[in-house]
Amino acid sequence: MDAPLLKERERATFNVTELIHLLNGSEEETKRRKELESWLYNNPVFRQDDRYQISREEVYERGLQKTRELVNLCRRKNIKFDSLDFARLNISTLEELPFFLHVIMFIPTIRGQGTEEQKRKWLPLAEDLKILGTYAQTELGHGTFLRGLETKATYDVSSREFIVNSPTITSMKWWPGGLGKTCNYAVIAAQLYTKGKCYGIHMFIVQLRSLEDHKPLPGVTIGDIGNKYGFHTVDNGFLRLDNVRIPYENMLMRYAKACDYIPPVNPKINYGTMTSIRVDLVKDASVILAAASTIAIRYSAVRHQTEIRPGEEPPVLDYITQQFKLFPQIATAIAFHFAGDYMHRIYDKVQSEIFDGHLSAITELHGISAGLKAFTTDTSIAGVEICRRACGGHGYSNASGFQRFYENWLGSATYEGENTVMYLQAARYLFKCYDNPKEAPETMSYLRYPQNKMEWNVKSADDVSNYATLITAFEQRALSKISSTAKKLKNLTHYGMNRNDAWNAASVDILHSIKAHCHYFIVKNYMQSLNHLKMSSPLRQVMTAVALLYANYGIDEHAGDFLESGFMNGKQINLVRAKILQLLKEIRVNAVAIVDSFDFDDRFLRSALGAYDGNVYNRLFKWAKLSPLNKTEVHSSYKYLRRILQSKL
Ligand SMILES: CCCCCCCCCCCCCC(=O)SCCNC(=O)CCNC(=O)[C@H](O)C(C)(C)COP(=O)(O)OP(=O)(O)OC[C@H]1O[C@@H](n2cnc3c(N)ncnc32)[C@H](O)[C@@H]1OP(=O)(O)O
Ligand SMILES: Cc1cc2nc3c(=O)[nH]c(=O)nc-3n(C[C@H](O)[C@H](O)[C@H](O)COP(=O)(O)OP(=O)(O)OC[C@H]3O[C@@H](n4cnc5c(N)ncnc54)[C@H](O)[C@@H]3O)c2cc1C
Repeated sequence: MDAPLLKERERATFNVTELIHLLNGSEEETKRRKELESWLYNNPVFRQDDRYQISREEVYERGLQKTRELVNLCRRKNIKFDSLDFARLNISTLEELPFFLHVIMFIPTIRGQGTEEQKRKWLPLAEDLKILGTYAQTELGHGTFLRGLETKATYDVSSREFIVNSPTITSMKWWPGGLGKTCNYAVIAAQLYTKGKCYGIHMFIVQLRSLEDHKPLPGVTIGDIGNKYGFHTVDNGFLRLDNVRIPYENMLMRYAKACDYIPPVNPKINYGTMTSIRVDLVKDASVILAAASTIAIRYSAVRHQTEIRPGEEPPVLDYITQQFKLFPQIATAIAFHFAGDYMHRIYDKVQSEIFDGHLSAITELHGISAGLKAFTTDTSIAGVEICRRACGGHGYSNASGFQRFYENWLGSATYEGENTVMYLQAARYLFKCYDNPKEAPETMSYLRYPQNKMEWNVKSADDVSNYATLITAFEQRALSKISSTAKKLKNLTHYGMNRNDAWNAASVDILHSIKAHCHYFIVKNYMQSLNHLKMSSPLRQVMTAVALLYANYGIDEHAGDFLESGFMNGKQINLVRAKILQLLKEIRVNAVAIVDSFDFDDRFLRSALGAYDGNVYNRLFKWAKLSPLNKTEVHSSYKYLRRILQSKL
């Protein structure tokens, strides 16, 4: 163990194990998680140290080998795909496996939208991996605008079949994970046509490849869409269907019937699978940012550079600017941890209502999950990059471990709903509740009260250590944005603009409003979660400092909003800034211990900079020696170099 990290750990003022259990939910949960991880990481197939020295094909092949090992493990330990245990295992693999769409979208879509009979037929095949499916919705020409999807499923009454067809090049399915080479089935989103009429998007189970030799079936053109920023193990694919016939029973009909069409009670019920992933992505944002913070904080405690006082080369973690970069990332990761818990609670509640046939809550769930998905993924993507840059040159090396997190996580601003679109969807719900405050759910209850102008009665730095005053600050900021935007929308329509054009004209203000609302929700949920949790006073002191940093940093970051709302003045903003510096100092002694509480296995981080023992330089050198260029002392391409060296200019 490198001395600096040892010293850091000895200085901690709280019990790391207590925080590990608090973040995991309990000591039993911690134990179970570590047991699952050990099964995974002790398997050599999950080796990753040559991850960046092999080709895309080898990476994909490795992905299938890992899938095989993971599936065998689940079978040996009787771990079901819809279990919490599997979700933990999936996170530990960073869901980089070619078959993860099968588990997170194909199976859940059948489970959520199939009739009892369809579930009896398809779920055993899918859960036993007799078939491997993906979720094929996005097309070359449309990903966001689902009502614009062009794939057609035309009901042929005479044969009781659907004819599924990609009528144009833009109707080709494009992006679905595992579609290119792995899956032999897909749930296809297609416009249902029956008796000459279009009834909108419905989901259809379509076989794509033979179960004998995996060759594409007649009428199926299929393949990989090529290299991307990340998810190199995943064969995101393209698919063109040329009048492929499927049985009537292959349309998922829990909520709608095709022949003598019966529509779903709420047409958006077909969008349910996407909502479930958006809910997961909120907690995933916390995991990714916590991992990046762990790497950056540990490295910053080991990396000594330049001088504060002559003759003393301190760890870069002693620089206030380094603390100002990194400690808010720790705080954000914890804030999103609690937001993820909240989202899962709400999701489970709405799911049980839906299974009882009450579909009204799906709009609220959509409104909240769309906003938090966008807010937490946007913020965590930026946070990972801040952590990487805080590690200087070695942060830029693949040995740092950042690239794997960053390259996979970048996509979260796009997949499962492009973030701007998600913000606007959430805003649509927010402004509806603003116009009808009585219908506002708990997360928007502040809309119910008259918007009386308030002043922030903050006179000293101590006042910005009070959860209630901070929550009020974020509430007033959101209210100020929402009410001024609502007024703008009203004026635009008052002077003759139709509602849609007015919405587009005001969409930048609308974006600011929904982001302010999400920020308020995250702060409030974070502080209320801490108030409800039992913990020792040393730990509560640390967690309070981190939560106060999250809120005060948020005010400083958006000072203009808080001033514009008239709720705060310049003097108070300076109090907030003074508080931030005081909190950085307070957190400094525990920074390494807090990231230790995220409890990442080195084999998950795969980082020469963030390993638990802090043995950075030997790990970097060992990793560099793996470079394929170092297989020989003189590289075979020397012949070109020699000509260059011998040529005359
Ligand atoms: C650590 C791990 C790291 C790795 C991470 C691994 C994970 C990786 C995963 C990668 C895998 C990636 C996999 C993938 O990427 S799968 C593909 C993901 N694709 C999308 O998300 C498409 C996004 N687009 C849409 O959802 C729709 O087109 C929208 C919503 C934009 C408009 O739609 P539309 O034009 O039809 O509607 P509208 O605007 O006329 O009217 C809106 C009305 O509809 C209601 N509404 C809308 N939506 C929902 C809903 N869902 N539940 C309930 N209600 C909903 C809404 O409240 C409103 O109600 P009201 O106001 O009228 O009352
Ligand atoms: C890694 C990855 C994995 C994926 N996996 C799958 C999968 O398994 N299955 C699947 O079906 N799909 C998948 N997708 C596709 C993904 O869901 C879509 O790319 C996503 O929904 C965005 O749609 P789009 O590409 O059409 O973007 P667009 O909507 O074309 O976005 C382009 C720009 O237009 C803007 N824009 C669009 N509409 C509006 C609007 N109404 N108001 C304001 N601005 C707007 C957006 O903000 C954005 O800036 C995946 C994508 C990625 C990157």
